[in-house]
Amino acid sequence: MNITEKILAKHAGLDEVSANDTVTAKVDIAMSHDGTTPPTIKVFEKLTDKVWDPEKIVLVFDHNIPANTIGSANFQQVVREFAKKQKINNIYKQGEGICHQVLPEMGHVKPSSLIVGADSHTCTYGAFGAFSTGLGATDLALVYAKGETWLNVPESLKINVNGKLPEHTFSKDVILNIIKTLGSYGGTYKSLEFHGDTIDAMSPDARMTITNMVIECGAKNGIMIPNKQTREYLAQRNITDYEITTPDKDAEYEKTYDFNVDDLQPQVACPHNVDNVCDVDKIQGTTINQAVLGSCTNGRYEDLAQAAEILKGQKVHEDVQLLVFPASRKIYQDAIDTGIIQTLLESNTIICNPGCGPCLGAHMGVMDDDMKAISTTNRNFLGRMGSAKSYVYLSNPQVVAASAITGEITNPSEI
Ligand SMILES: CC(C)[C@H](C(=O)O)[C@@H](O)C(=O)O
Ligand code: SF4
Repeated sequence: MNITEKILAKHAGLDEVSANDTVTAKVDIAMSHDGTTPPTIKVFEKLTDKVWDPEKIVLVFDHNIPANTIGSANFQQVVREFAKKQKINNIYKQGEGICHQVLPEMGHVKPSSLIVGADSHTCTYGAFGAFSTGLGATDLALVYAKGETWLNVPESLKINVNGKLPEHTFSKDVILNIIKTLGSYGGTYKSLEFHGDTIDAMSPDARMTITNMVIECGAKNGIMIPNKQTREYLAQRNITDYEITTPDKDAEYEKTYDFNVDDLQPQVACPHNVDNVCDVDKIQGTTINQAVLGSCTNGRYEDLAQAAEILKGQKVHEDVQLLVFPASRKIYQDAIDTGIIQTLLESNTIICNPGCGPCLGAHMGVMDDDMKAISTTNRNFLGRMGSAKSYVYLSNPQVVAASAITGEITNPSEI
């Protein structure tokens, strides 16, 4: 069995499973946020009046925090009342950050565990060797009631990534290049199992950027064997009691892909699809008027540090607004402590509170017709950040920082 098959077999109480089997699996952690908890509650209340285990449910306010409409304020009230009634103590409702950052940061993510969440980027926790995937609110309601869910065991693709990333090129470029190769639908309902020395050398921050985006080629989950840095991250959160799942020598994969990153250039996903990817030099010179640094993809400490390296002593172009929203309060605090926030402020950056911010076009940076953004987020779909006549280009934190300075898409090596 490969890693995903082993974890699913264990949670289904079976000795062995193979791709395309349907199993009922026990869930270790279930998550929903301010946008998806209210519809989950609606279905849940038709089923039962008591959650299966309040300690295993995590609720996060991140999509519209602070509330931007009366409707989202109402949603948050509904979630607060539900948490009180169900005695759910793991509720992060005061701007702690984006769910996919808060869960690992607060110690809810363990290797080899099974995590589901009513958000498509729940796949992020695969960076820690967990099987994690997004569910719709209806399926999640059943998990809240019973603590289990059904899953088809996905086919697995083995993704080997080897080589040393050149300067100004990061894990975001690795995953954009993988999505370019597989295509937006190329991973549909598959498990992406990552191996190789590039992945082994990556920090948890960098690894999370990769597993976060596997859904952008349709994958069910992405998974990595926890490396030394990841195990240290877990130990800092007192997580030491876990198993590490590795694949059998004769594990089955539908296909194997080999990537070498020695010559990889910063990548840009052009409107309006995440697989519409080219080297930054090909699109260099495109005028932008918004730059976004943040999200569950690239709003982590390392991302802010990489951007600050480029922005130090520079000013954001007068026709651009650079919006920075750290992925969590802890990251925000760390970036204050090390002077990164000061550097960003001196460059005329707008620092927003931790949360999803403009990533999905709900608030704090909604775009009008013809506006163009370069962003570290994960989706550039038509209308994603506002008007259906606006444009979103996705890239790494240094391309975003460099472009914010020049007002056009720029290779950071030119700053
Ligand atoms: C609002 C939520 C359901 C959605 C998701 O599931 O991904 C959002 O987080 C997104 O990034 O589009
Ligand atoms: S930061 Fe963006 S992609 Fe991530 S959960 Fe929030 S809205 Fe979704």
